[in-house]
Amino acid sequence: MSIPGLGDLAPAAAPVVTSSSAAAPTITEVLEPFWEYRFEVPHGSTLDIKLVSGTAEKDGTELAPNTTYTFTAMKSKINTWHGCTLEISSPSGNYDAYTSEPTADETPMVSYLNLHFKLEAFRTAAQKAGQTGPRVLVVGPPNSGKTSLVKMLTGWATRMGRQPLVINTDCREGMLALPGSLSAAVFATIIDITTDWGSTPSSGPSAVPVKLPLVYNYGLGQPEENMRLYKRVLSRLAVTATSRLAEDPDVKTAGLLIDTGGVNVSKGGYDHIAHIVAEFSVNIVLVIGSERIGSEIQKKFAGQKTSLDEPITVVSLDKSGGVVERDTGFLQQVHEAAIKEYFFGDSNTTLSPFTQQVDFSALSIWKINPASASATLDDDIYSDAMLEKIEPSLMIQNCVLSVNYASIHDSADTIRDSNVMGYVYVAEVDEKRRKLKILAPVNARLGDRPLLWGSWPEPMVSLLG
Ligand SMILES: Nc1ncnc2c1ncn2[C@@H]1O[C@H](COP(=O)(O)OP(=O)(O)OP(=O)(O)O)[C@@H](O)[C@H]1O
Repeated sequence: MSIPGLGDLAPAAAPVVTSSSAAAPTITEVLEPFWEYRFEVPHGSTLDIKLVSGTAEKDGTELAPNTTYTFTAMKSKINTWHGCTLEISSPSGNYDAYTSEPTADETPMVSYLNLHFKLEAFRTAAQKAGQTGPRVLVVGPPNSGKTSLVKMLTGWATRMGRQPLVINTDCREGMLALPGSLSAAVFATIIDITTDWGSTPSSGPSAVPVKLPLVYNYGLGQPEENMRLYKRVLSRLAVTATSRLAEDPDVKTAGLLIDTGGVNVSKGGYDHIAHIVAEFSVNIVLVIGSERIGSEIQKKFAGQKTSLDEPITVVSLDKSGGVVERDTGFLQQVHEAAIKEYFFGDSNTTLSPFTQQVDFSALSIWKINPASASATLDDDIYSDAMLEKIEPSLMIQNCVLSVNYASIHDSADTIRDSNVMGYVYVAEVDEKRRKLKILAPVNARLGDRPLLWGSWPEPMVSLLG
């Protein structure tokens, strides 16, 4: 292969099998500068990757040398700027099925890195002028690499000593929280690369500093299911994020990095993007992987200014050829694993959740409702029906409920606007005896706090089974 001006690139080095044991051979992959190594590990299997020489990173976070990272239920990549050697093994012996040849094809990493340096220049200028750093929103179609880009920009920023405030507005996925939530967290330290964003904060010790997110439970799988509620929750998140920017000069300089779910072009997707832009005073919109969405967004924001009177810049970026689709089954397994990990810990930490039997009457449970088909955004009745107090029933068995920072005596409005303290899991509902078996990460009284139940994440088969 030859690139004009760069001469011949070395052919891909054949993997060397160094067989540490018959069941788990270790394979050595040599990556040239700018190459990436893509892998897909299914649920229930593991893949061990160790950096033995050179430098490498996963989504912007550097791999420590000679440290074995174990990945499970993950589709991702390791990339290198200067070249590296990786040692890879899979205890299940399925190495070939999980990984592909390292490649330099269709990777827009250099343009992503240039973008990072541009953002750094804005941050330095903001620091000098005592102004707010860039507020960056990443949009694009589903599975275009939005979250990966936000992670990379976060990882690179923290490596330069910055403390960006990262916001997740994708209710299907959770960031440092369970799916169904919208959350925000300041990233000042590295991300645990064996997980998506790092573990959800629970009571266990952790080698990587735990980030404490601010979490709101939207409780539905799509913004369109109840756009008015979605916008309301988002506005609450924006108020808190904006005050965090105002309070902390380091966060203010680093600015915001905002992830979104895939734009649903047919269902008012642009409308909710415009809402995010307005609420967070976004001044840079990155559109990844779609010319059509790029030009629509260009048109939408042409000539518009933020609340700080800056122009809104729209930048189109290529999608990486490595981005893979995660089907519903895979995502459901990832969600279930996140929920299990929240209560029971991961392979490094074992947590012991508390089980308690409670009477139906001892709990205050509120159902997060999707919008009724006839409701319109201006409908007053619509607003009251967003949250509805319910009697426990078999419907909530095997579901996760959020415990919110509010009192059971508060109004539905106040409860809806409150943020999440933690989660509990309903292991059993006995309708005859009117009793519930509840699993909680700590031994706390649940009767004083409202519990919110939505349709997302979906009920699990059984956490205790
Ligand atoms: N270059 C790459 N090589 C291999 N896998 C990749 C690469 N880039 C991204 N991925 C993986 O592809 C999957 C989809 O990427 P990502 O989550 O970033 O997309 P998204 O646009 O945020 O998706 P969604 O629309 O679900 O929010 C993820 O599992 C991610 O780790």
